[in-house]
Amino acid sequence: MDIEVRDLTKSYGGRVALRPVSFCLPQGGVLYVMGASGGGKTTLLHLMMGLVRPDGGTLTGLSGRRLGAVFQENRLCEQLDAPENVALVPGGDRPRRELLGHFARVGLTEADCKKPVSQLSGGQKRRVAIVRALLSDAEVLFFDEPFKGLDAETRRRVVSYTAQERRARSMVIVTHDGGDRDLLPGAELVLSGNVNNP
Ligand SMILES: Nc1ncnc2c1ncn2[C@@H]1O[C@H](COP(=O)(O)OP(=O)(O)OP(=O)(O)O)[C@@H](O)[C@H]1O
Repeated sequence: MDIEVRDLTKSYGGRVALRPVSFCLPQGGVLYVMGASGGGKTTLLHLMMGLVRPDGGTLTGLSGRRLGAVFQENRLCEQLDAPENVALVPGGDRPRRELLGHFARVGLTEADCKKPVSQLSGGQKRRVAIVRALLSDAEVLFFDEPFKGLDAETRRRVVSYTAQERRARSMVIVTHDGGDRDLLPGAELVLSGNVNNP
């Protein structure tokens, strides 16, 4: 199903977080959301996910659909290990051996997978969040600066893993500098800066 956004807008306490924005994301398409810091990229993602209520505008094609996300702050269960984090989401409850195979593809060893996530590095946690989103049964995926902070070689592996495991699902990717656009062919939406904080 296509996703259509018309004149979606959001302010916090009279300060504009997202200027009116409109676009159509065709079924199976990829949209890169770009723009300066504070331009409303994360706000747009949260509005599309139904986590924040818009002040105006309409959203169609998302209601009742299964959504998956890589949040800026990962939102992992820190006391659980990587496979246990994946097993918690619908679609992720697979044999541990299979999950270890997925983690190996993004450079996480069996030893890494035995540790509680709280003991992993920032880049390792990021990869757990990415694998969890991709193995979920979500129909639409929202990734907020997913590859930030990964070294070049790891990034290449994770990008290739993402391209393989997306399985033609619609995807919205926030990218600060447009640097992730080599991931998959997709449309671009550039949000202009905050009107109150130019
Ligand atoms: N919950 C909130 N309460 C008040 N203001 C908010 C809230 N969330 C976002 N804002 C403000 O809305 C504006 C847009 O924020 P948002 O996080 O969407 O920008 P962004 O483009 O994702 O920025 P960055 O690239 O720095 O992550 C900012 O001025 C921010 O301070």
